[in-house]
Amino acid sequence: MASAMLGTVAEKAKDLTSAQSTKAAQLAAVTKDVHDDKWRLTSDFGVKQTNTDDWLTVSTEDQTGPSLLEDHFAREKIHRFDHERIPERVVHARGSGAFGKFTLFESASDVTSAGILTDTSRETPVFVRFSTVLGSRGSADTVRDVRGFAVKFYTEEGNWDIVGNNIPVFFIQDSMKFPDVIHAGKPEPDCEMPQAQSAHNNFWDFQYMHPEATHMFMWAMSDRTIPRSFRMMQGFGVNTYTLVNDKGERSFVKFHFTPSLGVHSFVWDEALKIAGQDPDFHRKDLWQAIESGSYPVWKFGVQTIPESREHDFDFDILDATKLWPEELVPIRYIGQMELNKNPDEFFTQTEQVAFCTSHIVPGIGFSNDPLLQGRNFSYQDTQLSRLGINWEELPINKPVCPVMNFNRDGAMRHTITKGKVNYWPNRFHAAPPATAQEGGYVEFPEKTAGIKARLKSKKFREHKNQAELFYNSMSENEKTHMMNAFAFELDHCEDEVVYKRICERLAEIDLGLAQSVAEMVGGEMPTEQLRPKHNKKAKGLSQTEFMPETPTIATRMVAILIADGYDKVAYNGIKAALTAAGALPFTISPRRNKIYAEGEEKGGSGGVVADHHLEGQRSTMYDSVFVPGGAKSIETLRKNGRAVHWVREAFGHLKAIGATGEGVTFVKQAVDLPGMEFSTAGDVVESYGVVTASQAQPESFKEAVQMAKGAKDFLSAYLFSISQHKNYARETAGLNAMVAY
Ligand code: HEM
Repeated sequence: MASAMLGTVAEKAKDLTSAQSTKAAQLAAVTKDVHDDKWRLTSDFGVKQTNTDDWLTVSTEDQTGPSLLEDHFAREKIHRFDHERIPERVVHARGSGAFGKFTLFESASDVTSAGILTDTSRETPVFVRFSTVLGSRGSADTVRDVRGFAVKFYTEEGNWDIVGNNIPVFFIQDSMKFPDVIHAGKPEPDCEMPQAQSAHNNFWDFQYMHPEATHMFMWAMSDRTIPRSFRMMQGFGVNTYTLVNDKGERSFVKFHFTPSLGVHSFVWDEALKIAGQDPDFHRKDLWQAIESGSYPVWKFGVQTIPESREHDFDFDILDATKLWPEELVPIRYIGQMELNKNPDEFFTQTEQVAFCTSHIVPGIGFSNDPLLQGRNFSYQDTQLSRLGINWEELPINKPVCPVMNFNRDGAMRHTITKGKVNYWPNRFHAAPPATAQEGGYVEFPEKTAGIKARLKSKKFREHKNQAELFYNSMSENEKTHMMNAFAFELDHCEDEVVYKRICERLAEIDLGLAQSVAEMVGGEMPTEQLRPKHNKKAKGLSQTEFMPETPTIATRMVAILIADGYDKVAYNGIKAALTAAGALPFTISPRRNKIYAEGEEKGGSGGVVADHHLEGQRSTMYDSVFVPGGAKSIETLRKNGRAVHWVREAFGHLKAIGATGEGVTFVKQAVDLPGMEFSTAGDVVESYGVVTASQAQPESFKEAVQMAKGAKDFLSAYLFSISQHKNYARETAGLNAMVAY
């Protein structure tokens, strides 16, 4: 076991590039492997221990006497355990991290002098942490919430952190409101309920009382807040930063990460169920993808606006509740990020990693975005209570470039700095500041004037235009999901004032939406559009625009339902085809034991061992379900309500379903709805993402996989359906609403 694990570590190391190795070597210097045979248990002060099970007592064979305080080994063990916990993050407490690399394929030297954004020969190691916002460390992954997308770039000029989210805008314009928005979203103060949910009175009360949140709460009620995977989310820096080039010219900038696997979400029922069935779903998904070598990749892009055009827009470009529509400011993709190594230890890496928006490198600067300015204070500050003053010496946070200064001492200082002086200027000229030519950071000489006041520019006072822009840009299915999300959330608000007011606010955005929500949650029905609509749309807001460039089923999990007597040809054929296309097939049967194919003798040498039994896992854990034929297998499955439910639930969750041979009759029986069509003879029928072939032959599974829309052969049609992630036409036709799941 141990040597197998060490093998994996060695294999993983192979994938690291030389740039990543710099950080890896730094970490290796402080890493010990518990599986090394040389180890014997020792105390913290290094003395080998003979017993770590029994506290020293004054006892005889017949009488157990008192425990002795003198047992330092026992006291040390308990004492260390008592102090294992550190405060969890005040927000974004639940998260998962991974190592990777950033590469640049186009220099952005026209806008910045930053090495990481201009030197295309470089590879920069990164550590990324994805998170939910509201829940505590032990809460579920698939709750409805914004996801954090924090990237630490270990650049040659120091650490650069983009502490972003999977949504490009935020609830507030001014960081001073952050404690309020978070208090309102976190469990209510008297009862500490609900956990990791925005579906409660206080959250929605604040959303109404604070109109600048309108745009963000529209995003929060969209599919963005129930992502299928961290690997299938966009990342946004959200705040407006600046870039400065060699000529000293400044641009405003927003940062984007776009996943190569497309942007995909669960449907709400699925997310709700997984929160109970597998609270670690996203963590596991990321971990397993990296372990299996399917490294997630994001394109990295920038939107830039030259300083001279700062005031050319009808919104303030420093306002974090606004995005920069791509029609006005196109995204320029210049690099990519790949995650290719899981952490070795959760606590010392994923838990102790600490991001700061204030971590920038030469060529990158801040803007006067008032949310960013406050964040720049908050992150540094919060690390002190979470990790202590020397947190930047922790291996995961340590830059790969040299660090030298006269910041000294403090709890848990590790570095030993030799020398006679600890101040500057000093008579030895020891450790002088760097010049600009030596790479020293030089602040941009921004000209600024104004009056001291608690004030922002007047464009900050408009809050609804982009909320409507976002809603208008959704597909009809996405609009339906938003309506349902509001209806769910407001149903959990018992205070009538709260849900009535939100329906009123929605009537400022879209009367139809407001009315549909009001009809579901009760209260007065809004009768007029409370703000004139502009009816504009923008590109890049609907998730439907982010399908992978070529259809792919890589890393998709497919359940194959079989019982004794299954059709071996179809089973082996589909398994091979899925594996060849990079998907992960799993065999699900009534028992996790050997299952025998048609013609195989029970207890004989044949048979396959199922990965899970029907009660151990649910359809929610898979992207698709396939049912091969085999008369006896189907007869068994047909009598099993759970097996029928697997198909109905996958259908309800808009997943691709495939069936061949007798499997077709089983699927037909489960979801025989008006308008659904199934194969009856030698034909392949695709109907709302359900692909059936009654008379599948061995060659049905041998054809080259094209994954094409309207394909006539079984494999191409079925694999294409999986690649589409969800069949929204099924929802439009109202079919999923007709099955019980
Ligand atoms: C643009 C809006 C914001 C975004 C995109 C954002 C994003 C994030 C992310 C991704 C994390 C988790 C970092 C990690 O994985 O360790 C985080 C944590 C945190 N954020 Fe924000 N945040 C925003 C606004 C704010 C504001 C306005 C404040 C305070 C004024 C704030 C304070 C914090 C704090 C204190 C933490 C915990 C940090 C830690 O303990 O390591 N955030 N934020």
